[in-house]
Amino acid sequence: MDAGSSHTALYIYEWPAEKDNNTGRVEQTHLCKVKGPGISSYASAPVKAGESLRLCMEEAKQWVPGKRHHQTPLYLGATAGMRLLNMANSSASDKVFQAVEGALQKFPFSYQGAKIISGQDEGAFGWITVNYLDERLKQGLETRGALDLGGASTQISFVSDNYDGSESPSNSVTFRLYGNDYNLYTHSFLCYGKDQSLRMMQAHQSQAGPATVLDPCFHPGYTATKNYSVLYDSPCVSDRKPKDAPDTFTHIGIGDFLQCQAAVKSVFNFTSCKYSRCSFNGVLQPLLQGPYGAFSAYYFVMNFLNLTDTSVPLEDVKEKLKRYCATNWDQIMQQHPEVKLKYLAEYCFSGTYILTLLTEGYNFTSESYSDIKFIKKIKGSDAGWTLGYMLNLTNMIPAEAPDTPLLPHPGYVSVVSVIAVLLFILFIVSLRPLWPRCSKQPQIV
Ligand SMILES: O=c1[nH]cnc2c1ncn2[C@@H]1O[C@H](COP(=O)(O)OP(=O)(O)O)[C@@H](O)[C@H]1O
Repeated sequence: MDAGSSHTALYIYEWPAEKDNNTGRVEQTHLCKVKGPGISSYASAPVKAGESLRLCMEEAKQWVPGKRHHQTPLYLGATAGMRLLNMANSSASDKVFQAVEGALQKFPFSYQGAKIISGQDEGAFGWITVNYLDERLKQGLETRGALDLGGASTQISFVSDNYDGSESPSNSVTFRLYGNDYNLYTHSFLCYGKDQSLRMMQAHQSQAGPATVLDPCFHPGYTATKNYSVLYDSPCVSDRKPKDAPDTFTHIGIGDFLQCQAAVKSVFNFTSCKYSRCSFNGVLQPLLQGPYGAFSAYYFVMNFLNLTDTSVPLEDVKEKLKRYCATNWDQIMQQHPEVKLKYLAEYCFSGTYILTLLTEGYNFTSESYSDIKFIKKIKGSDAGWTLGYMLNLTNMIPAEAPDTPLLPHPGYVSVVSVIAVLLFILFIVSLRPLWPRCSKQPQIV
């Protein structure tokens, strides 16, 4: 179960894995999203959060055959949303865990405990998931980097010939999987998920505490009254709360992509780097290498904006986004009556943030942008850290390559058949002296 900042989701993987005989892969059989704002809302709305969690677990009971309930392990992994709650108010986060554990233990599964996973693990497990589902690990092929964008944090993980872990060892994770050694570079940027980065940008725009904030990342015609205390209620921005601000401010959209890009850039710090090269905030990043899969909010946002095709030149992508941001808010609402208003209002910001993070933050260029593939699922399973986490906890990926027969089974069958035919011919030939003589002699002309 993934308990991030904005969503809590229950993933069910087949266990004990009756794996596909051909691929040996573990499949995700079901995903249940807990309705509402995720388990961190246990702190503010325990009854509502408890009820939606219970409904999701009831669904899990239906999916897992009854005779397997007791042997099915259940893990709860929490990510950046809970990391932030823990930083802001550790007793609130302890209470959330107690309440969730109490609720989960009422179910017949084998509950294995709850944990806030580290940003490094979140990045590494996302990378394992992508490469496991692609079967790149088993076959020892070139791996694919993983780009994950959540609500509260974002992760970048890849293998690079330029990185052996000696420079900034805290970014290194090593694995031995299927007989191959991997030295993975990974970094998780807390506060750089799309919700927290929006707060950081708005905090930058409103640091003087004005009553009106003109925002280039929201559509022209958009207007809303917002609360300063809500905006600054996160460790990502709390130290910047303006002293003499009124309670509320009027948030007004002006829909200007170029200004929005400049405002988004203000959340990154490019001033110092003590390593050979950095992404931002003084964090080492080796040279980008190989193909990348970008998932979670990368996909939600780029898919909505119809911008998942990375063979389209980056300049054209920006031009499209520029036009989208400049579109009037009334028109946007009319065109998308089915989309949640909060998401709809933020797509201009989110798209601009994604392009800025990729190009200015991680240094993707017009050429290497096409190495990125925006993905939601791989072969039916969600791209994300949960599958990698489960595979790790249940020791499902062997360190060594399994002992493979010299020939796969069908190969044996054909070799055995050929030998049998040869033996049979040899046997017939050895009986030659006993063959009846031919009555008709060949005629020599
Ligand atoms: O359909 C969508 N459109 C736009 N954003 C979405 C959609 N579904 C989820 N999100 C947002 O994407 C981000 C990542 O979602 P995820 O479910 O991975 O949350 P988490 O990493 O915060 O737990 C969150 O900010 C969430 O609000």
